[in-house]
Amino acid sequence: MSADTSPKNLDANPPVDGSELIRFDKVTKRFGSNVVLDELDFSVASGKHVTLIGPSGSGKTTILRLLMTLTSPDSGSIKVNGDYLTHEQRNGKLVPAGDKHIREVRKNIGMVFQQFNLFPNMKVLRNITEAPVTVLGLSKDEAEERARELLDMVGLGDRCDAYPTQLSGGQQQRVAIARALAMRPQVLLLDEVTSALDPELVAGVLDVLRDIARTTDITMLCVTHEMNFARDISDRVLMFDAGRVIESGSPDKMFTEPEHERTREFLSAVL
Ligand SMILES: Nc1ncnc2c1ncn2[C@@H]1O[C@H](COP(=O)(O)OP(=O)(O)OP(=O)(O)O)[C@@H](O)[C@H]1O
Repeated sequence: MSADTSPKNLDANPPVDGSELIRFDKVTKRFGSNVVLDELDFSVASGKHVTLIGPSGSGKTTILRLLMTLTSPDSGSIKVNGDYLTHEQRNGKLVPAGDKHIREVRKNIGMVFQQFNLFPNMKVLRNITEAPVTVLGLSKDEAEERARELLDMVGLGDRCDAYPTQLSGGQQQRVAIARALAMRPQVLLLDEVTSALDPELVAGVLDVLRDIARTTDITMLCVTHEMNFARDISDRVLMFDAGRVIESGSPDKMFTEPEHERTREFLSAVL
């Protein structure tokens, strides 16, 4: 990763308290001349459920991809659970993070994508146990026990031996949720997880996520066009426009009395 932030500026925006799990400090991301994130600052406290809303192309998915290190910032810094994702300490100095450091920090993060991304040649159970065995070093038995519990939780306890293509899109997405949770991440990133589903399959997936939000202490950062879902699960909603957070607040405030004109325009178009 090659973030060119000057290390001396990295602590210009110190944590407010020890419970912060994600912190973006002046993160800028460009694609050519397109400035997608413009010195973006925001943070997510541990255990909270935060939803990102905003017009198409405003950079919501880019934020999740930065956290997964699928892309890197041009400048600024990202911290996860107090550790820089973008930088590491070497010989007393902050330098751009190497692969080993990135892998360690990323163990805290699970992501569910729009397109499920299951391994097509592996049965459902193996899809879920693969990373806990190879990355976390769990024994096969431990990983399978945990995978079966998670499959029960997402309502697919009887489909361990199916291949992904034998499942509906909604079922595949529920396996993908179980797979992300199997790594015991502290934060779950959800990127428009129902966008690729037939309408009749959306409710089942959202119900599973509502249960997870209600019954676990996992932190969630969610991009969704499902505003009712956002209203149900979110502690805080962030409205993005032109690469920055232009307004944030509780779902009640954001959906019933937004202050910013752009938020009002956006919500009147989608609600
Ligand atoms: N790999 C890339 N190369 C070039 N441009 C990109 C790339 N990825 C994203 N972009 C551009 O960055 C901008 C933000 O994209 P992003 O997917 O983050 O937006 P979004 O808010 O998630 O949009 P949507 O709600 O439509 O999914 C868009 O203009 C997009 O075209």
